Amino acid sequence: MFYLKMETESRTLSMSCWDSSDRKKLTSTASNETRSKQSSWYSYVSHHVFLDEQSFLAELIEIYTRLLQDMLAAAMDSSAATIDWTLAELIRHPRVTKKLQTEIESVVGMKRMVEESDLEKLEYLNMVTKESFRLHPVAPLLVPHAAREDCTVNGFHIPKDARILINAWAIGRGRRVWTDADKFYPERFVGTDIDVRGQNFQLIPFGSGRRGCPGMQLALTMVHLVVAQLVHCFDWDLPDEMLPTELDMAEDFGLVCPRANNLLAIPTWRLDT
Ligand code: HEM
Repeated sequence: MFYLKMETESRTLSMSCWDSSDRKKLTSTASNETRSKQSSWYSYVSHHVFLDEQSFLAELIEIYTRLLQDMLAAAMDSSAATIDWTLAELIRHPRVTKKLQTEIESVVGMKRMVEESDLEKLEYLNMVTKESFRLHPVAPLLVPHAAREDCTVNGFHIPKDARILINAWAIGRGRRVWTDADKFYPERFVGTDIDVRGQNFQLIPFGSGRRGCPGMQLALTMVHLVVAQLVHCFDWDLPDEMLPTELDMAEDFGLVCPRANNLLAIPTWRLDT
């Protein structure tokens, strides 16, 4: 077993490999003068025999690139698709948009844009995004998991190594759990403490438990802030006199579930400044 240590200082990035038993440094990609301000440890089980330092370093760089690619892919497409779906639902439901604009105006006014510090005061915004996550979880089957040992859940036997897909999309629309399940109705959350953070299994757009989404807090902040700013700064109209009810809501169903077709809408500035 090796450990990878990644260190950053301003724009210098270094990776080093340490032996797991005595944490002895085996090799490093950056010069010794790099003093680390931040560092993190990643365990890495290696089955490779590294013949020379160069091939070892090539392997390290590939792993690091894959880690960064995974983080970027997991972060950007999911948040963008959620914002896209939320805006589409708001355009389809002018009553909800008006109510949300009124809430934001009462907290922020019309002379400045919404800031991160305003978000905790925007309760209806929170309900709107929950409702959007319920109907449009961008990872409809979460990420495939596997059972490490035989177990029984709710009377169902799950054998060791079984591949498990959790259908968050179907759970969010389950008729036994949700009244008028297909309707976009944020008020359903009034007086409930149902949240998207993995504690309430009827709403799990970020998964739950140890392998739940580690970027959830960042994602929630981004989604709330961007949706609030889009709705506060602009009124949104559909092109060609299309009615809100005619807006196409087809899904591109796959491992992620974005809109099948681009959302086309016309913004009109509405702030005083
Ligand atoms: C609206 C935005 C997002 C949604 C809906 C979302 C949803 C999810 C879901 C459902 C999973 C799988 C959880 C499971 O299978 O139990 C996941 C995993 C993951 N997410 Fe997110 N995510 C979002 C944003 C982000 C952001 C902003 C980041 C990083 C900054 C991120 C990083 C990750 C990573 C690294 C994993 C894999 C975790 C693991 O395998 O242990 N996600 N996400």
